[in-house]
Amino acid sequence: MPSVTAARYGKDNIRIYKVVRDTTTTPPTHTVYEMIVCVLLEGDIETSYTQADNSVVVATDTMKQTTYIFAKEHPVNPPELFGATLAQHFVDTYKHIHTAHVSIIQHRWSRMEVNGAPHPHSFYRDGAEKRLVNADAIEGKGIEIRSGIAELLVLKSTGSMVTGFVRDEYTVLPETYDRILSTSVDAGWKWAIFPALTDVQKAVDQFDSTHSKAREITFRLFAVEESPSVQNTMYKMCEEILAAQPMVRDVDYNLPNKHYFEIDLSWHKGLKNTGKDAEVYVPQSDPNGLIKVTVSR
Ligand SMILES: O=c1[nH]c(=O)c2[nH]c(=O)[nH]c2[nH]1
Repeated sequence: MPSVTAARYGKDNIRIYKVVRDTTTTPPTHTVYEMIVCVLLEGDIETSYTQADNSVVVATDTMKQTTYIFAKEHPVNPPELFGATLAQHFVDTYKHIHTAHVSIIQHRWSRMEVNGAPHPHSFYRDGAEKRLVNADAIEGKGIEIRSGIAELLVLKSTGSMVTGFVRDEYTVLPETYDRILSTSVDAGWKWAIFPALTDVQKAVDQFDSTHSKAREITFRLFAVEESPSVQNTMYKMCEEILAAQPMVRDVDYNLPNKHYFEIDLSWHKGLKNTGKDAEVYVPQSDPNGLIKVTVSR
């Protein structure tokens, strides 16, 4: 007799925009947030699959409406607090729901500088970079939060090498002492479990500052390190984030190595374009290296 061994369901791609108006300034200063929310619930819901028993189904439309109402009635920033508040609501409200997973992708609307001053209500999309949050409310355990950064595209035109790797009859890559290093940063930091929503509320000041710090560490080590490998540079980033935020237990990075190949142009009038003369390169869309790590305290 087959049985349901894992099930969760909910609403994905709930798009929300919220404006916060500070009317103490003239004109009022607006701050805007845009995010995509996913809500997935787990619990005693097997019979909805096996017996068409919808009495255990909280409609996915209800999850969406709840998300809108919570966005109206609560701050949406930091997303860690919003996600935890929403996730805890589902576990508290529906007795048969034991875990709620809320994930949030926050887009960047950065304030425009106009005539040398920050504009009160005009913004620009500052790159593809996203701020991520996964908040899981787990009955009897607490709230687990992973915060992160995704799609932060970076490149350095020198200060990176790769040497000393295994050489055998399958190896063609030369020892490389100066190369282009480019990656799309996908990084995350898991917080020590919060026993209750009140503990997330107490930590509210930590979330934005840790996000900024993780970004600053990523930029600084990427730029300043004479990188001997993606592996070593990402490990140092993890170490620094763990040192900077005692409430973080694990840090992970997932870095594609986006290759830029030299091209030999000597066939054209002996043009020198390799080694120290390389100026024109060919960006590779695929394949790419893919280097992952999780570093725990
Ligand atoms: O930083 C790197 N790590 C690798 O594991 C690797 N492998 C490779 O071909 N180039 C690189 N670069």
